[in-house]
Amino acid sequence: MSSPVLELQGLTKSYAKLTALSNVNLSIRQGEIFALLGPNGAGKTTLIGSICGLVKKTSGRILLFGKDLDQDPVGPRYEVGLVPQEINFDPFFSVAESLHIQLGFYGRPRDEARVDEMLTALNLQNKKDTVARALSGGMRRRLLIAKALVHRPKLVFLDEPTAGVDVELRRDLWNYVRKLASEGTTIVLTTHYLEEAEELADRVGVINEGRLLLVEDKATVMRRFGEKRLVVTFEQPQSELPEPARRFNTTLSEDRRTLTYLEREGSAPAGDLLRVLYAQGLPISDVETRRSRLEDVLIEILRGPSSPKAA
Ligand SMILES: Nc1ncnc2c1ncn2[C@@H]1O[C@H](COP(=O)(O)OP(=O)(O)OP(=O)(O)O)[C@@H](O)[C@H]1O
Repeated sequence: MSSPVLELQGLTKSYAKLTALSNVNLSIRQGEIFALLGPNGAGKTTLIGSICGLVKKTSGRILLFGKDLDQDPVGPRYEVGLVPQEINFDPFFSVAESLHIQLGFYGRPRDEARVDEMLTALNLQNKKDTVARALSGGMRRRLLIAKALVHRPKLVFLDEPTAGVDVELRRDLWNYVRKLASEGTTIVLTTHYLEEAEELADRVGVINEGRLLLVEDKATVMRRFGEKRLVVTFEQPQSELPEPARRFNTTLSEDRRTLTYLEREGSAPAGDLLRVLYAQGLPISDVETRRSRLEDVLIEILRGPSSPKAA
């Protein structure tokens, strides 16, 4: 297996009155899309800032492409792109010029073809010569994303990349992120739109109060913490469930017409219960199922003292 693109060992950041990051250990693989999730103030931006050189860590090690940033703080960071939360560019340059300047920052020559490619990818072609200050909020965000990617970074941090953007850009960006990852670029994403993480992420990390609570494949998290809820409505109230149905851990509503079953990891599939009910000839008028979203799962992880420790 190739060495990780990014490795954090005991990363800690303390401010006078608060520890923003506490002993964070994390390994990011090449080509994955990793979503870092957590409530406001959890430490996500601090974590990204420490890696990108915007925040000075208190202790711990950061290895970027196998190189310790304490030994070489500059070289490895040339291969990193950051889409920050806040819009921060020179308002007087045109869109295209901003991208050329960005290339220069990273020691790359002017590259019309690459700039055009980025403008097309982010749907900014017709704003090429517009000065940044004359762009709308959503277009500024597109420019911010183009700037972070124009130098072909191997590792990209997207800190709330779609905050305040329209649905169309969100979809465009998701597609673009998927394409980058399939070409081998590694993506670390923070987002409050859990739908975004659910769509994109291969793995998720959950951080709260500076501590990494969990790091796991998204599919595993959903399986372990997620649940399927089956709600069956009967035509008439049921005085008692038939014996085979009682083997399932169900709840019958007060009016005895609605039966709810939670299918979790290790419990019988909801379909088994349905088969039993049908076989018993119970008069069913409605069946509804609902699967947990990442949002439900995150709430449960943040709530539970029984949350598993970080990987
Ligand atoms: N310069 C600073 N001085 C003191 N405390 C700070 C400083 N910068 C950040 N913090 C604190 O560190 C904690 C982590 O902040 P951080 O911005 O990393 O959170 P976040 O997870 O990115 O939150 P959000 O989702 O709101 O962006 C917060 O409690 C914040 O108030």
